[in-house]
Amino acid sequence: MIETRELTKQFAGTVALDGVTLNVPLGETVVVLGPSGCGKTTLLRLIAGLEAPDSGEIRINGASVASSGASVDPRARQVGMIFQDLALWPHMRVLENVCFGLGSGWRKRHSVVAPGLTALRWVELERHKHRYPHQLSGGERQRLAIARALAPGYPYLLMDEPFSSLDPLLKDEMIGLLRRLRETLRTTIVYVTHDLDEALTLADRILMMKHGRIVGELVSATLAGMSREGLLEWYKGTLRS
Ligand SMILES: Nc1ncnc2c1ncn2[C@@H]1O[C@H](COP(=O)(O)OP(=O)(O)OP(=O)(O)O)[C@@H](O)[C@H]1O
Repeated sequence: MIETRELTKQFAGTVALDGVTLNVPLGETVVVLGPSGCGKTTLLRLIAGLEAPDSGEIRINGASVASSGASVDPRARQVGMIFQDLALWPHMRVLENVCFGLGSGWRKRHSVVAPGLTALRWVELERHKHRYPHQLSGGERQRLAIARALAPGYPYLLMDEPFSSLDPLLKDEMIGLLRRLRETLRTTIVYVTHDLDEALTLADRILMMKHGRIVGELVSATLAGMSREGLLEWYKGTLRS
């Protein structure tokens, strides 16, 4: 479970988070919506350990990973991340990209290469394992980023508009892949997007952020059967209130 309690974060006087309390139970996919600048990316970066909160606490699997003055290293948080720019290593081949975070001396160690190959198989990229990222299509690079995030077998995945630059067909394919992997691996996901269709397709629960706060929530019972138009109306109404 991911829990945050009253998280706050400012950047040079700009309030990015203003008391965010959030619980994401194991296996749940929470989609975070909200206008540009409302703090969505900051929330993910704090959970991942890429930024420290000014105040508040983050607990992962029941253990405190960030609180006043104390912070657990990102690699120890058991959290995979996929951001919009993917952040693949251009000088590393596909298999190296996937294995890099799994341990040192990866070339020799079966214990590192095996999970890397498994992750590439999940996203159907094993046959391209010796290519460099620039030798892959856009969709293949997205799949590589997913494989890299999943390879360590972490139970948590943070995704920040991961498919926003893809054409509709590829996006559809990627969302289908993510849903299948989520079923197989029981991954807990926090997913940031501006795309309402994506939100409806993926979310067990939707949260709405505004000015650094969570201001609205749609639970699964309400989401079941909700149309895009219905979600848009809720989005507009929540923003106005
Ligand atoms: N490193 C930083 N330095 C200064 N200000 C920052 C920094 N990171 C974020 N901010 C500010 O904090 C606020 C929240 O930014 P954040 O990126 O979390 O928003 P967002 O909801 O993810 O936006 P978008 O939907 O456009 O990606 C914004 O006002 C942004 O300008």
